[in-house]
Amino acid sequence: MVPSTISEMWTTMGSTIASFMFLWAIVRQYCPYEVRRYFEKYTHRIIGVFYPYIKISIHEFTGDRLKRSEAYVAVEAYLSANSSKSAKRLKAEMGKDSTNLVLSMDEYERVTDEYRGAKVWWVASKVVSPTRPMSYYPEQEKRYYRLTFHKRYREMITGAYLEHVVKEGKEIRVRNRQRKLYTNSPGYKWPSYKQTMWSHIVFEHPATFETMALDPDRKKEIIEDLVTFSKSKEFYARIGKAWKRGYLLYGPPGTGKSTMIAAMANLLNYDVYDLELTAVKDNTELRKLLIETTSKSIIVIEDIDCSLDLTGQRKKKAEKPLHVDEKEKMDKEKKESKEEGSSKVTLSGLLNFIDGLWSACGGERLIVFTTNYVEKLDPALIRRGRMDKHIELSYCSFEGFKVLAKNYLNLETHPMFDTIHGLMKETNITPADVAENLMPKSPLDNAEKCLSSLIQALEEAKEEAANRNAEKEAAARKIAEQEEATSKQTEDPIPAREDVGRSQENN
Ligand SMILES: Nc1ncnc2c1ncn2[C@@H]1O[C@H](COP(=O)(O)OP(=O)(O)OP(=O)(O)O)[C@@H](O)[C@H]1O
Ligand SMILES: [Mg+2]
Repeated sequence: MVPSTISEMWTTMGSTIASFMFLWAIVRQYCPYEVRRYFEKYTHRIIGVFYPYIKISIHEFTGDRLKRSEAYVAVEAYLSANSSKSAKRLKAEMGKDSTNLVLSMDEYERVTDEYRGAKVWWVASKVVSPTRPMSYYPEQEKRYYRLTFHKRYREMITGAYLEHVVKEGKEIRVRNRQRKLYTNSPGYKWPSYKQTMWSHIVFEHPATFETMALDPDRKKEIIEDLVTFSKSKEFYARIGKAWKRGYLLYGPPGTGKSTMIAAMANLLNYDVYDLELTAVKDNTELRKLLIETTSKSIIVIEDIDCSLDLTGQRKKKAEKPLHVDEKEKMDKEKKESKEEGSSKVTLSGLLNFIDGLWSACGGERLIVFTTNYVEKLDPALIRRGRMDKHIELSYCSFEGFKVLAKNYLNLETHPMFDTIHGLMKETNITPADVAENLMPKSPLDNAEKCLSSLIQALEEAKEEAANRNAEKEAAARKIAEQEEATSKQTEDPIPAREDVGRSQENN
């Protein structure tokens, strides 16, 4: 029967759909699984003949579940930039520098995009898998984007369009990137789908190489090294080396090691992963943490000498024969540390973290260690190739002081600089101490007051150093005298027999 009017046509279509839905409901309710699968399969095929659209899903987590899919992240960025004009339901997040809100399409929202005359539709969606009975983990959400387009554009969309989306998405991400400071949170629940092993805040440290008190030549050398690294993707690929570089920053407290890490991150626009090694349970957890880091990042382990017993001394200690009570004491300590849930990360685990096979995933990463006592570290940990560049940060030089005077007081020169120059030659002061003295403490403090305060600090430091030296010399003299006395005694313990006889004769 051919429908004669439009209303009749609608009625026929409506009743066909209703019958189909009714049939589907019966199949779902009463038919066994095999029949249902059969029904679904053929329904899809029949629909496929008449339905001219193709769908592509891009899931947030792919098979390995360890990392967010790069394609998903790129599409997310592309759509957030392109959908905000056409989507009706949007979600807002704080953008770069916390100054503006970035809009992106909300879940289940559909937006249209056009590419070389072809229309495509994007939908943001998610499936929630129900929790299994007695399951420890909460229900899992699997988010995905679905792209729909007419099959006549198949080649263009699957090729050029998707390439364009991923490329533009990546560029947008770099442009809008709000850099983050991550830290590993102890007590996470692995392997939950949603929880990551790192928690983060926005990275907003203002330090730059310009504001750092360092000799200009060294500064230039470090900057060039970093910039060359960041542009050497092809070079590293060509020489067959993972695209990463290790930096060891060492020097006394307050000489700018942490400040330099912030300056590095700001120079290269990288994220910072501040790894608290003592909170890492074991080597496996350390590897998982590594996998979760993104490229364009700096992985930092501060005060590596204090982090764990990585100095290689434990082995030596164990090699010595132990007394029974010493052994008991060690066993007790071991037991206690286990109870406290302390870290079981080993030196070899850390070496693997730095340059094992897993360390190559991701690429474009710096690994930075800081320490106050470089001599305490195991040489294997800091050998070239692992820690490629060793940077000593030491006491403030006059050049360094001039940078700080410019930063803090906006002074390039001043008559008092000569006195400061003279004192700096005679004594050591850390950049942190210089910075503290140059900092105005009240609105009335002017440059002269701050410079006088620095001169006073330098004079005090000089006096303290002189006292310390005098004490050291006195102690050394005392030890020398004692040694001389004991060596005399050992040389001449009992008077010789002839001497005794001679003295008796004299008597
Ligand atoms: N080279 C420097 N240039 C500019 N400021 C510096 C420099 N060194 C230290 N400072 C100032 O001193 C403060 C402390 O420096 P920082 O935390 O970087 O020292 P550190 O070497 O990491 O010390 P620690 O070994 O105790 O961790 C910083 O906030 C910074 O203001
Ligand atoms: Mg520090």
